[in-house]
Amino acid sequence: MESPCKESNIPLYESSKQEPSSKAIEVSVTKNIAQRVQKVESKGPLERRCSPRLRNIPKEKRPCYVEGQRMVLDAAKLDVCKKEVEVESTGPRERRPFHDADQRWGLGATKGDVCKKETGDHNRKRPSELPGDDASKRRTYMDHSMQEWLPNIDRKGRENGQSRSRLALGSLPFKVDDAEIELEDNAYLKWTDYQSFVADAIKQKASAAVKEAVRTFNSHCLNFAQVEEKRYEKVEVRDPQVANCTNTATFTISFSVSVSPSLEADLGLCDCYANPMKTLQKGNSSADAKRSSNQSILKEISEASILVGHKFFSRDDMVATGFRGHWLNGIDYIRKLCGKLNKDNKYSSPVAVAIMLSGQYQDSVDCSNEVVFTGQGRNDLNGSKRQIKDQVMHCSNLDLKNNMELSVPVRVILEHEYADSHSGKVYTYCGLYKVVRHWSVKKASGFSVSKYRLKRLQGQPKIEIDKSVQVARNVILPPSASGCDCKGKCTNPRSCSCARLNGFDFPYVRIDGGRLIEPKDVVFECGPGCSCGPSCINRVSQHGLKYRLEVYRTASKGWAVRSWDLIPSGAPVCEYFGILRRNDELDNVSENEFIFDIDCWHTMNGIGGRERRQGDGSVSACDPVKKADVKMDESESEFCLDAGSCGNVTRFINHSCMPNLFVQCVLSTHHDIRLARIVLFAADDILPMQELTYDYGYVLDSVVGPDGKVKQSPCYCGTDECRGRFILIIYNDFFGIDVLGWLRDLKLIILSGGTLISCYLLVIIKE
Ligand SMILES: C[S@@+](CC[C@H](N)C(=O)[O-])C[C@H]1O[C@@H](n2cnc3c(N)ncnc32)[C@H](O)[C@@H]1O
Repeated sequence: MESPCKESNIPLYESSKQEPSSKAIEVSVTKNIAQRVQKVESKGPLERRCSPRLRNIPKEKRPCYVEGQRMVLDAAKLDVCKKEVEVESTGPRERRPFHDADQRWGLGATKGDVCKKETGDHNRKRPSELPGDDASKRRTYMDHSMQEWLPNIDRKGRENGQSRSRLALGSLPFKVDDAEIELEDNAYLKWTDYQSFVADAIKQKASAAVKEAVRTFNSHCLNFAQVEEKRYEKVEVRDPQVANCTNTATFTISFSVSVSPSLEADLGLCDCYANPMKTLQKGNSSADAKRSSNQSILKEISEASILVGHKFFSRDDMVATGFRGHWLNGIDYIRKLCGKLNKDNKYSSPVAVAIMLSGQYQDSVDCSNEVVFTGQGRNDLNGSKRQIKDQVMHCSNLDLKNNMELSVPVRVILEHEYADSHSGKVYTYCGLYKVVRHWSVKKASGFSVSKYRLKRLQGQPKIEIDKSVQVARNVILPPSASGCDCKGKCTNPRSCSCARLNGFDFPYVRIDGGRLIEPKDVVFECGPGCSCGPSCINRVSQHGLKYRLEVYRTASKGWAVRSWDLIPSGAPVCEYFGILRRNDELDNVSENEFIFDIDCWHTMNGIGGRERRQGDGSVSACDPVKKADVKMDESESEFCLDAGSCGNVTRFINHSCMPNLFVQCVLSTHHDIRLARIVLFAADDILPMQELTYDYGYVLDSVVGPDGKVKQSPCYCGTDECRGRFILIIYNDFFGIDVLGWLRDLKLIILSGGTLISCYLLVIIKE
């Protein structure tokens, strides 16, 4: 039978009854796009993708990040430029080597450009041409280019025995055409070449603009994709043929499983639980043929027990090892070893040995202490897999009920989608569970199914499926939020209560396994309180690592992270894991670079210097977000994730002033924003092997070291937009400097005409 999932069968038009003419398709698509454009336009220009927490940092404290802000900065610079400065000169200008050629080009181009642009004075005289200028004493202007200004500072610095290692400066290219600029190692560069450097810098600026445009484009694309997906969903509802094709998204689950010797043998249970190979040897009718064909494989692993947490990469593997008796059934049973004893003291009623949670029936989706399982049978295995008759209490369903009556535990295996496995799935052995309750329920289809609640036996190794935020003892997690009551997966944003919280829309589109359309203050995902299943689009960030991430060593920043796969913009990359702690617990901790403040509440409410962000649908829909007993003027976040002693790959991701990831707060299990999950999403399409970075986004002057002084860390992100330091940038100090007072710490972030230099200069000027 031809698969209904062929792309050609997925109509791009509204009506599913008749094949529309190509004209009709065109009109419909055009109309939709036109509407969407209107919608996008009415929102105003799309901002560059960046974390809301960053966008909320006031402009003057977040310099050079977007164009508008640069203007603010430039205006402030102008003030400095206009000030007349007296500089004492003690001798003829010398050729001085630059410490770093790039750095110097940056100085010259930017400072010069800024001053010229702002003052409009392009014919300013050079110091050498100023009246009264001589070798020993002359006047100069702060609004001269940096080449003219900094050498004087340099000289002062040397006279005062200051280290100038970062501020070694070149000669002054006053005679523009024939001047040479001395580089390190006695190399010289012509002034004309210098100008070409400036031109390069301008090109770099242009490339940044292109990047910006691509980001905006991507954002628009995702908006369009959302429209198309909605149209597709509409068609799906009407057309059962197409209904089978919907769940094409593949999610990767990454497991961090703690495997330790199985406790099963100690549990005093039937042989079949202690060693699956024994199950195999004793035999179970339906699987015998399959097993005998796998004898050779089985021999090799003959005495091996399957440990809790073991992963199989196909159903066949489980049958081959005798761990399961049948590759298709959801329930495995056994007659010979266990079960009800009849009057001849022989086992008559079988019991279940293993069950598989596949998510097909909205079963539980993780190896938690309590799981819900749906019985098997009476569904359309050749087609939609939908229920076509009532399930009945016989065969395997009865066996599992027997387990409850006889207090015999059952193995639980969890099936997840996993792109890298040849079967596209991975099967994790969660351990032994006892059946505690059984009931029957009518499904939306009108047919009833058997349900079982199972509890995990104590004393078995813990299994963590990349949900490894550990909680400090003094932190109490809020109760689970009641979720939506959509069946299977959420499709209608009007009826789904979780979509409502996101501004009456789903924040994700389905393409590439789920991509976030745009950053939001907070994303409300479906969680354990929802009745939708794992394939729901509104659970995108809950599927663990999907891309192959590598931790590698860099020259200047220590460890860093990159991906081996292309990551499309808007895709979830990783979640920040660590120990969830109270912030005040860490007050006395001096050196821990791996703490992530959960400051979503502050971002949303403009607390602690952050500006309240406008125009985010999620904010207005945040009524259920509670922050009980917390004063609004509180400037510190209450909780943080401490990855100092325990964390995942995210702890190795470095800061960049022009990052390719952004931070997104996500709420799924509860609605307490103070304890939101921190998920990093791709801001751009990220090529394989590119370093992954996000903006640490510290509010300026907010990080104080153990010595009580404001912490300063030079940034080596090396991007065009580098702000010099990733912890803080004290622009106010710079602008407020009393230059004529001549005794100051002058802190400069040096900008080039496109290349921002990854360092900051501390210049001490003494009268
Ligand atoms: C969360 S850790 C990141 C992983 C770190 N590179 C490592 O080797 O463990 C943060 C620390 O990395 C370094 N770092 C991160 N981004 C940096 C940047 N742009 N420039 C310089 N150092 C950076 C700083 O030492 C910072 O305190």
